[in-house]
Amino acid sequence: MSALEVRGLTKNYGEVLANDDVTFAVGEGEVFGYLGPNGAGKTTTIRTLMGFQAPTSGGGTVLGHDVTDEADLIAAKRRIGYLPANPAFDEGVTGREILDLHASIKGDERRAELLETFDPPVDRTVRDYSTGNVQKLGLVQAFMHDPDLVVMDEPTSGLDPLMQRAFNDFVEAEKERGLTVFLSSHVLSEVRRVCDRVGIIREGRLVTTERIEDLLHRTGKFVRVRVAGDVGTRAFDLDGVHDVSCSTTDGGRTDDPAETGPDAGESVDVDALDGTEGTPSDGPVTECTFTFTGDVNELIAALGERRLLDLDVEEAPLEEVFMRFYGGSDA
Ligand SMILES: Nc1ncnc2c1ncn2[C@@H]1O[C@H](COP(=O)(O)OP(=O)(O)OP(=O)(O)O)[C@@H](O)[C@H]1O
Repeated sequence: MSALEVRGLTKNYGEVLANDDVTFAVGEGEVFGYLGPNGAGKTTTIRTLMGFQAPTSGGGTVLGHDVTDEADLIAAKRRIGYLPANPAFDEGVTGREILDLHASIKGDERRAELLETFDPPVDRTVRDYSTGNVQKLGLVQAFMHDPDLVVMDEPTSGLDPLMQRAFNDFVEAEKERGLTVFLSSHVLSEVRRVCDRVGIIREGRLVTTERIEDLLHRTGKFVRVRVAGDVGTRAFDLDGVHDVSCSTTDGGRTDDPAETGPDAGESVDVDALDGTEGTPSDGPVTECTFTFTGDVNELIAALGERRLLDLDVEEAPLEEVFMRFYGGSDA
């Protein structure tokens, strides 16, 4: 049985078709990222799954319970954790009181451990909370009754980078424990570490669902290289090179950065260098960036022909894949 299922979900707000025949399923123990830009329809799906709004047609299940059947859903919710987008708590009470109330309804087996991880200032009134602290309180609340399924709408929104890392570590550990997690994001790089699979939604329609490693494989590597000499634009004329951008500096002069195809220019003139390992005397230096989806051995061979001053090779930002889905790049 899937932990969560969406079947032909359509939500028409009148002017806007926010979900258009959306269908996907999340398996037990899976961490699934629901990705899309602002206004794509993520919150609409999530709110429907949590029973806060009725679909125009279609529907779904959470932990096997029909999301359009209020009574059925109440039973399921005891075993579900939920973090809404921009959680809003009663401003006049303390974080501790909010958690106490939640505990009285659903339980709080894991409260102490979660407070240690996320550390919201529970003795302050919520009115005095920063946005990030509200989010941290929301995370404690979502997990503290030790649910089987957690649904989160942009969970890292408002968290600083350290807390985002703590969140990722936490979700990875939860995955090990077998928890099922469904989370939305519009920042793909945030979900790459924790998600097994992602579904990408655009203008209400599900574009694709795929394993994150397949997505990463297609995305390739992001390469930034500094090369001695004015290498022109043919330096990286290889299959699998996309979006090449090079600029050359020469004694303080910077040529206009060129967005180029791999088909013009000249090779590096290593004789123009002074022989110092990897460092030109005062000759030109070219910096190129590109995305590489080809054979990494060919890339290394091409790099080996140059005198490199610096090299970064990293996982290409998933934003680039995202751009491809959204027509932002033909790469
Ligand atoms: N109650 C509503 N009435 C009318 N239109 C709505 C309503 N809620 C959402 N919409 C519209 O439906 C579309 C999808 O909104 P939704 O909030 O589901 O997107 P989202 O992907 O969650 O966006 P974000 O990342 O900005 O939170 C948007 O065009 C939005 O303006």
